[in-house]
Amino acid sequence: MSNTDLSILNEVYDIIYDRKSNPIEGSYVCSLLNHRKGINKILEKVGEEAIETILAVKEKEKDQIVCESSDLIFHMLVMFAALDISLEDIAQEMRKRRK
Ligand SMILES: N=c1c2ncn([C@@H]3O[C@H](COP(=O)(O)OP(=O)(O)OP(=O)(O)O)[C@@H](O)[C@H]3O)c2ncn1[C@@H]1O[C@H](COP(=O)(O)O)[C@@H](O)[C@H]1O
Repeated sequence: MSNTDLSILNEVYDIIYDRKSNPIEGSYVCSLLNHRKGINKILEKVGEEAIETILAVKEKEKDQIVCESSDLIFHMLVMFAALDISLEDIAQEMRKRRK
């Protein structure tokens, strides 16, 4: 369990980050990064997915919790990329807190 390979997070983050400089027609990530509402659209999605995750937990539906949590994490990755925050920034902060 503790040795779970989380490289998919890096892979998806790299794809998202690449969309900033190499926009692709029909890309959902580009539609968020270039939205007329700016960062507010991404924040709306993060808030929406956080609420959907909470509701799934309340329903005690494991598959739904995993699905909504994946949506939440994905939208957080988009938020980090939009703000030029790397996963290394997050990892460093987590390492500092480790007891
Ligand atoms: N991991 C994801 C991922 N998870 C969820 N989603 C999208 O996030 C959206 C979830 O929002 P909702 O459930 O609210 O669905 P919605 O009603 O369509 O959304 P809105 O109209 O409210 O914006 C859906 O459109 C999903 O398709 C994702 N879209 C993309 N990725 C990854 O991002 C990469 C780049 O995607 P594109 O930029 O689209 O090529 C892909 O290769 C994937 O690896």
